Amino acid sequence: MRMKRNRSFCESHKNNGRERKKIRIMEVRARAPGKIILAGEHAVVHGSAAVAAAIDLYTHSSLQLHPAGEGGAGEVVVDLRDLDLSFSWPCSRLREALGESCRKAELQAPRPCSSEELASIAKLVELHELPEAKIWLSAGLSACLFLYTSILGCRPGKVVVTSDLPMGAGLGSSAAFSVSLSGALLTAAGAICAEGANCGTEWESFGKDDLELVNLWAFQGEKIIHGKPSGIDNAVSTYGSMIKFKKGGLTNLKSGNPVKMLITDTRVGRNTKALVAGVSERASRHPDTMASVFNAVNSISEELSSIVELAANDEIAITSKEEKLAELMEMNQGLLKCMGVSHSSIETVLRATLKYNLVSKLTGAGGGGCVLTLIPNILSNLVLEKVTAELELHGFRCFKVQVGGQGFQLCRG
Ligand SMILES: Nc1ncnc2c1ncn2[C@@H]1O[C@H](COP(=O)(O)OP(=O)(O)O)[C@@H](O)[C@H]1O
Ligand SMILES: C[C@@](O)(CCOP(=O)(O)O)CC(=O)O
Ligand SMILES: [Mg+2]
Repeated sequence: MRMKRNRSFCESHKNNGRERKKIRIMEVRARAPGKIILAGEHAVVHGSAAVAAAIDLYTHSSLQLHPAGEGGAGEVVVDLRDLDLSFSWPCSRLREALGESCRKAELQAPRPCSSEELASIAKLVELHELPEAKIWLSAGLSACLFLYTSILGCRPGKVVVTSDLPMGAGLGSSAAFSVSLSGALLTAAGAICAEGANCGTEWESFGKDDLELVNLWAFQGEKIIHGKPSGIDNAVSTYGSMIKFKKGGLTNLKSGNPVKMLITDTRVGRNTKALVAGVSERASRHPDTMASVFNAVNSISEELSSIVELAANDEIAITSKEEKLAELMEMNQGLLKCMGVSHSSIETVLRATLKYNLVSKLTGAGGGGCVLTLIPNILSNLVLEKVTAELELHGFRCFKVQVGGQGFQLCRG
């Protein structure tokens, strides 16, 4: 059971080491990273272990609270900067549509969005008549409205979101969005507090209890976007680093010498919710067979995580670690194909990289989106450039990322 805390949007800090002075923070900027899944996607939804790591591509959510106007006036504005889209809802309209559920929730006990509430939120989103080509945004906006009204109630404010992550490509943009937003809202509500002392420009981290609360709220957001998420994406985006995740339990993996991965975005759009549902349907058509597939994936993730830890403790050589990881990734890709989530664009990446003896697997929900290629330590830059050039000739986009970095952080201004 989490301890109840009663912090306000005012943050206290040390003054001359003695006095404590209250400062009112009017704006918070939060960031949460995207992720790669090294092993275990989809199977993790069905109880298998999976291994994921944060990457240095972030979603930023800034939040400004506005003074409540007379008679509850004012509006909630959501500004999606990269997409050049802005949405707003008068607070009175939110209150009218959401009624009871627009009341500030019990912050320490995140609650799921009921189906009635989700229907009301969907109607509020529909007021903006998103064009068919952008309809995929409605899930993100619904999650945003749910988190905002549950954490802050119907008080006026403005959320500005920007992201380095491609959306719907398997790098966990939905989780980074839910985590950064939940963290900014919870800070504004006074439910969590960054560990740094001063207002300034530094990114500050949070303690374990605060991160746990951010993670729980973000999971509720992910449920709106994904339908049936395992929780791995919001967990790795919240806590950062490299983790093994199984049935909600999380082990932090020490990874001394971080693995190097090339990410290729096939630019084939897809939707995690539909792919997760597709795997579940296949599992209900072939329960025993799919249980064996999930079980095999579980073993792959377990073995992969122990190799990462052995390498961190210098108990196996780096080349041996890379050979083992490559083989496990190759097997995992085969099983993902069995689940029906590979795609011709993914197979093209696998073939192109194999020509250079490099092993790849899809990451995230598959069906297009991103592919990981393990880059051995000894691979020359020249070869890496050649592979990248070849992949780009297919129209794919390649990027190199740092693996295993920071999770959710905040900057107060
Ligand atoms: N910055 C963002 N702003 C609004 N919605 C977002 C943002 N990032 C993600 N989303 C929501 O998440 C969805 C993509 O999530 P998903 O299909 O799980 O793929 P992934 O998490 O791999 O990027 C988008 O369609 C959108 O609804
Ligand atoms: C397919 C899955 O394992 C990962 C989905 O990741 P993404 O949304 O495609 O980045 C689903 C989940 O674990 O919730
Ligand atoms: Mg997602």
